[in-house]
Amino acid sequence: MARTKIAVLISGRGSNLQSLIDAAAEPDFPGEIALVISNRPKAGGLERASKAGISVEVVDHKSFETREDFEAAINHALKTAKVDFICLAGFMRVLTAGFASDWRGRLINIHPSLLPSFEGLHVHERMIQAGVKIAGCTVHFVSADVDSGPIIGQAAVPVLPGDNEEKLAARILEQEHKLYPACLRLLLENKARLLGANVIYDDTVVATGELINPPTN
Ligand SMILES: Nc1nc2c(c(=O)[nH]1)N[C@@H](CN(C=O)c1ccc(C(=O)N[C@@H](CCC(=O)O)C(=O)O)cc1)CN2
Ligand SMILES: NCC(=O)N[C@@H]1O[C@H](COP(=O)([O-])[O-])[C@@H](O)[C@H]1O
Repeated sequence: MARTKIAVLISGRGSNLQSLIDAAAEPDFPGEIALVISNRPKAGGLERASKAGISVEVVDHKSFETREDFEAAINHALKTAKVDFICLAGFMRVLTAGFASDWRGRLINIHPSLLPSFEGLHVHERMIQAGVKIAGCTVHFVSADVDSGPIIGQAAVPVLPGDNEEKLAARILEQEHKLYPACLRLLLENKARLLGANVIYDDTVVATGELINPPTN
């Protein structure tokens, strides 16, 4: 069966990209990473993709007058690579409602908090300042409103005494690297899917408890 062609959009070092690359290398993974796009020419994740033999494109948002023109260039690269599904992985540009609508149900993101808490940026710093005791990460569908799309999976992480934002970010990142591939696999295997504003799951998923902190293999 043909594997789903996936594009991963990045802006930085690409550790979540690397976890997706590693997952897609598993023989039974239902998708292949066909393209990595970065809006920043010096993103470290571009090197990770190249080392894995994955096509890369830089679509620098600063080269475009409008978000729509920027996204048209992204869509051109996606169409050329015959991409069916998009994973945002540290991609730091807000996408327009039009793009989110065009890719509805095929566009997901990972965020380093338990949404809907701590939407937006500077998340780790804000969680430390707020004194939260449980943090975590969320994989969600991307909608027009940032960090507000239907939630696919989450993983909880303790905030420990003496934590600073770097220590907390590292602990959450460990779970991100497990959660993102697990959620992507559920979607590509059609064990989880978007239905209206909700994510519904196969009975097998509910039975095995994959919904909460999906398998950490
Ligand atoms: N329409 C949507 N776009 C994006 C979503 C989303 O859910 N809906 N998720 C974000 C990822 N993200 C947080 O998880 C996020 C990334 C960037 C920003 C932001 O304010 N970006 C600024 C520029 C910042 C920079 O270049 O350093 C901007 O775009 O003007 C907010 C949230 C990805 N997009
Ligand atoms: N609002 C989006 C956001 O904050 N995303 C976060 O950026 C980091 C990217 O790291 P990576 O480049 O090593 O994957 C990750 O922690 C991801 O959750």
